[in-house]
Amino acid sequence: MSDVNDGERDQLTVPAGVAGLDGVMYLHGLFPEAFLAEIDAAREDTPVTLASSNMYCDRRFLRDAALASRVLEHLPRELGFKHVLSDLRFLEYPPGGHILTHVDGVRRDDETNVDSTNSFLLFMASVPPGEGGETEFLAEANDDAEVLFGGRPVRGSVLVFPHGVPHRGQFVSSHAKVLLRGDLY
Ligand SMILES: O=C(O)CCC(=O)C(=O)O
Ligand SMILES: [Fe+2]
Repeated sequence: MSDVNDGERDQLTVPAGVAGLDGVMYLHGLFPEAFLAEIDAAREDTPVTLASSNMYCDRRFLRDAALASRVLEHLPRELGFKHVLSDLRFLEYPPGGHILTHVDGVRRDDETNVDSTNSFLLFMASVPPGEGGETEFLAEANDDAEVLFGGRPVRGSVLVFPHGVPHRGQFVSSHAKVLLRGDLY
């Protein structure tokens, strides 16, 4: 990433050696455009559901074991993940959209009866620097806590993190933030 300045690189690289960021990864360039286009098509085929109360965002839920296992195939094998749960959802934040600080819940996979350990956010749209929409990881699960890392959405880049790391989605301005969210172990 030699063509980006330091401030922009800071939003693409998880700082090393920060205890609160153990296990948080922001991975780039793993998902080829042809696969992303297929995921876009799946999104368009999935109906929108109302958002929950802690967020301002449209959601589309799908259960797609084939798509889940293809997401897994694109993650580096050495990370050791074995399974992406088939329950997936698209999140689409309109201008002003956001999600408040929270930790993610563990989900039991109903095929394997194994609990998920990590969440992933695969960004389907890029948000330019300075336009909001970062996924921020915080030292504690409250909105006043220190922000340890803010990942700027880049199409095809994926955040993977342990469910228990507090995080939020910053307010989106005029650039829509669109992502595929799922759970894995
Ligand atoms: O949109 C984001 O940046 C975070 C989404 C999130 O935390 C979630 O769906 O659990
Ligand atoms: Fe979350």
